Amino acid sequence: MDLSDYKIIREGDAEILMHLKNEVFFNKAQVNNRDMSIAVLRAFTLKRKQEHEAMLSKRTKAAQEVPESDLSEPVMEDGAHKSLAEDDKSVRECEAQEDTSSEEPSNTTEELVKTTEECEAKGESINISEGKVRRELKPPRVLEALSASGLRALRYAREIEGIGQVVALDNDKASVEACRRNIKFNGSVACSKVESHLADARVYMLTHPKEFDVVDLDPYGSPSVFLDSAVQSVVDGGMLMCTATDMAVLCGGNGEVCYSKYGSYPLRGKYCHEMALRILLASIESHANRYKRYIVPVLSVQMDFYVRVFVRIYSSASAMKNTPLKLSYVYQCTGCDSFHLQPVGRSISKNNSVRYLPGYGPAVPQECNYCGKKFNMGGPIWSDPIHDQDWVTSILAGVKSMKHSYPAYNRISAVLTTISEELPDVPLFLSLHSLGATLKCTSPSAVIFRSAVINAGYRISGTHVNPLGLKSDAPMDVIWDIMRCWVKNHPVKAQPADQPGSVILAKEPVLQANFARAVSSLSKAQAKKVARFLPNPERHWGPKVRAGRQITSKHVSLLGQAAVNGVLNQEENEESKSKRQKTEHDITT
Ligand SMILES: C[S@@+](CC[C@H](N)C(=O)[O-])C[C@H]1O[C@@H](n2cnc3c(N)ncnc32)[C@H](O)[C@@H]1O
Ligand SMILES: [Zn+2]
Repeated sequence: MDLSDYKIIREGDAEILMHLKNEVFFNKAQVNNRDMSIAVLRAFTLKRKQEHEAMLSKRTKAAQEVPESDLSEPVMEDGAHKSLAEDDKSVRECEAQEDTSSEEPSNTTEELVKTTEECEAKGESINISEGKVRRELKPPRVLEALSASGLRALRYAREIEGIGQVVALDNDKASVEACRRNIKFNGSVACSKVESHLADARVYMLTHPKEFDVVDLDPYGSPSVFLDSAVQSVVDGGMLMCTATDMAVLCGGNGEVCYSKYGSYPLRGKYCHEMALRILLASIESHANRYKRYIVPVLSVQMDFYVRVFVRIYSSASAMKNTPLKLSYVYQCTGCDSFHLQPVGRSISKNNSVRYLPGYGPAVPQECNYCGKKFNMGGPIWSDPIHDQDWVTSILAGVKSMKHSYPAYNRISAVLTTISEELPDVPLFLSLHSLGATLKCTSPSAVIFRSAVINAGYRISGTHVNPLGLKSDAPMDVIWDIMRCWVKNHPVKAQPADQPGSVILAKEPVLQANFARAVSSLSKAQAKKVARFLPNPERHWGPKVRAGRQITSKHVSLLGQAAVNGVLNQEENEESKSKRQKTEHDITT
């Protein structure tokens, strides 16, 4: 190996050797993605420990209160997600044997061997001393299913305290060779924790069911072909982290392609990036449901040129029945962009029993109440919260406390700050620009508009996916009345009577909007002038093509012109040296 053929790339605590011919995928811009994932993983390892300790103390209490024979059933409050592997029979057997209130060393050798094997299979080791059994949580095992150079796996191993084994897969020989070289290059911690395999990630995940505490999917383009096996490879209470860079597909550029990959129709609204997150979540949930599993989103981020979701996965045939309640179709008016959600399902509770029924519909008439135009119907999307705000708070606090260990600190702390202020229970958002464009008026400033919504008794917040987006629980009736009142003070030029804006303005407002500045019209971060949105650090901060491949018109149509501009421009410089060959290739990151 001739070191002069390589360049050393450092990110966080890891260094990789990049061959000058760049045969293996590496994209510097994904540092935000890797930093965010490290922040979530740090929070996950802490949370996992806390949950385990809480479970042990609950079990100990229960053991003191009830006879040992009753311990074979889990003690669980209704509706609570069972913590790691808590509902697993073999673990309950371990726990029953762990009875700390019993002074009798009751385990036979044969029983202990069986218990050890069962607990180990669930990520727990048991410590046997003086005949007593004490379960200990094993460090979390991570699967980086699509690892390329191994940079991400190496960073996880080197930077996350308490992390266990990290398995890095790739189906490309050159990538696996590079990964193995990089493991050695990163020293003893990396060598003891990271292992690299040449494998098709789908086969590997299918043959390792419920084995990994964390599964990370970071594919070229769409993760759709990996989802079915990934949801099966995560332990109960474990986490799936998943990137999708096929934004043109998820945002409605090719609705039918999105439907074939994810099972949902996208809409081309201003909220399309949030819709992309919600389509991805709905798709993961659908794959999980096939195996009596369901997801709980922890954090869902749209950054740079991709979306990335962090969800926990649990097994429960009964909790899974709630899935249709967490999904909705979206009706978006073709004239005025008003949108309405229609849940896929509903439930009714009677005498301690719950019945599940189809959602009531249609949620909208044939023609829009405001402008008279027809609706497009998109979805189904995930319409439950896309983040857990307690997690977001602790991830952000963790990031701030280790500022210097995140190369992308400014960016990820800004994104997390904005997410921490999002209304958690309001799917999608309005755009002031699009309201103004419909009415052909100058838009009110965000502060004035936010004040009018707050003064009308509703909540409003920003969104991390769009600096001009506003989330509100105010119905569209109220939103249009506020805009009608605004136009009374800021008149517009006469427009043809059949234009959506003219139809909306022809009606008198029912609500008299109050534009007086409301105290909470600025978010806390805005008031404190904390950065919420940052520009890209350099030009060409975008997706990259598959290692060794060239950009084609197919990439442009799937990723969008803007998304591939950086790569095209770079290539065009090289083109002056040698004519670029045009070949058809797969869609890439
Ligand atoms: C975008 S790159 C991964 C980048 C990496 N996670 C990082 O942070 O730098 C995607 C990788 O997935 C690999 N890949 C594609 N299909 C695969 C499959 N079916 N099984 C395993 N690896 C696969 C490719 O060879 C490529 O190296
Ligand atoms: Zn309309």
